Amino acid sequence: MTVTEETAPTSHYERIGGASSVKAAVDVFYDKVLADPELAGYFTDVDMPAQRRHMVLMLTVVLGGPNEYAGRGLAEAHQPLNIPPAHYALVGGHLTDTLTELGVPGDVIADVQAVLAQVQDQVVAGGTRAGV
Ligand code: HEM
Repeated sequence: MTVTEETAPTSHYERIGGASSVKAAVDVFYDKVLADPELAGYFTDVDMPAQRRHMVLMLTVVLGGPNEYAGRGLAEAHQPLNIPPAHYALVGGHLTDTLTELGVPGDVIADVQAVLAQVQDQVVAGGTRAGV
């Protein structure tokens, strides 16, 4: 172990229980997304096991865990999908609901929400914040 690892503050990722907790959260999250009639259509032709893996790696980075994400950038993956702000808000709501249900501390959820706000322009069509 390096000095940095010994002295660094505990990350959100560690606090919520590491890889197995993030994986459990992503499973619950995509179950909610796929059960939402407004959103399910986006994922009809998507390889969901791969999608869940990518989201686990990305959420790990957001929570301050190890960065092993090697997928496409958010804009590259989402701009072709023409996602309106309302659908972005629905997805964000499902993620927040998931973390709340799993007992994730409020300050961690607040930081995740801050990241959601920061990356919205990359995901939503045309990068507009209109309607939010
Ligand atoms: C902050 C919010 C979001 C994050 C962090 C996120 C994350 C990701 C990641 C990591 C991928 C995989 C990229 C790859 O395969 O290289 C992906 C793909 C995808 N996302 Fe999102 N996403 C978000 C919001 C949304 C929203 C709002 C929708 C739809 C309403 C959506 C629909 C999709 C779809 C359909 C794919 C698969 C695209 C394809 O395979 O061509 N995502 N997302």
